[in-house]
Amino acid sequence: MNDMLKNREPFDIEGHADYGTSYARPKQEGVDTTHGAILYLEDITVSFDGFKALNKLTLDISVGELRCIIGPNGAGKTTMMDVITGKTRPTSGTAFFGQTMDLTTMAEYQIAHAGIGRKFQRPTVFEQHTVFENLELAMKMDKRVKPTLFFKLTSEQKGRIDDILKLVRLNGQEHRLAGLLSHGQKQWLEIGMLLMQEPQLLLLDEPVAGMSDAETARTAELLNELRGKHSIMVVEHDMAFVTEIARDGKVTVLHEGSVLAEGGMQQVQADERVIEVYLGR
Ligand SMILES: Nc1ncnc2c1ncn2[C@@H]1O[C@H](COP(=O)(O)OP(=O)(O)OP(=O)(O)O)[C@@H](O)[C@H]1O
Repeated sequence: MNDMLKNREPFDIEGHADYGTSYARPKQEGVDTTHGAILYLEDITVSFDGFKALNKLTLDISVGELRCIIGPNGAGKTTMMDVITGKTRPTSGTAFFGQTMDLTTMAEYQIAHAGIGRKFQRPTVFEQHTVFENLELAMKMDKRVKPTLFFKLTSEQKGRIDDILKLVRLNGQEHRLAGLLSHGQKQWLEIGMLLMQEPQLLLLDEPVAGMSDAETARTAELLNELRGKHSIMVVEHDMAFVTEIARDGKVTVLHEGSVLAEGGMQQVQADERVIEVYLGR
């Protein structure tokens, strides 16, 4: 991917112009998941000047599922997340959040508000604020919490922050400036900020890129703790990590904008077509 495309990610910490995209403003009610799925993509095509970044992509995610998406560079993984979050409009196809929300007709902020939280590859935390303040700010961005000039946390809200601090392995670090955290810790903080807003669907783009082995292992633990409590889609290149978090769940392999294979990790790893395109044999 060229640099211009890589720069699609928002990482302007001071400006935070991309709030609506990187942080969900969820609403617990409203997502109709009566048929068990939280996300349906059907025949999604995205053409860029005739080039199909997505080509009739069909995929669905069940409520509470942790789905890993793998695929070689340029397979369409980022474009797929862009379609889900309203950043890119598909040329054709349907994308539904639950039974009733047509994502192709919703603005990015509406999708975020409806409960789809996205974490981009680079951490976008408020570096000049403490870890605790970052989580507090994330809570204030939640539309359900009425923002006032004299906003004061209730003990319940403090308790929620404490729970998230423990979950993302940052308890004891709450008074540190976020800018002083390691890369891995910043990633965890950002996941914590998303969780503060209780998204219905969490999209994580290469969460362990640039992490140390120890940080990667802890991130796998963290995602395994989130399993079942949230619906999560993880795009990742690190196969050891994917094996660790996929467990008995499904892994989807994208190639040239379509699903090439789907199934358990062992099954897709043994698939000749996957070996050919993904491992470059
Ligand atoms: N805005 C755009 N204009 C033109 N082509 C694009 C645009 N965005 C993506 N593409 C192309 O679409 C294809 C899919 O890109 P995408 O970034 O979705 O792949 P990816 O699977 O996320 O790759 P990587 O693993 O390298 O991040 C690539 O060939 C890319 O160059």
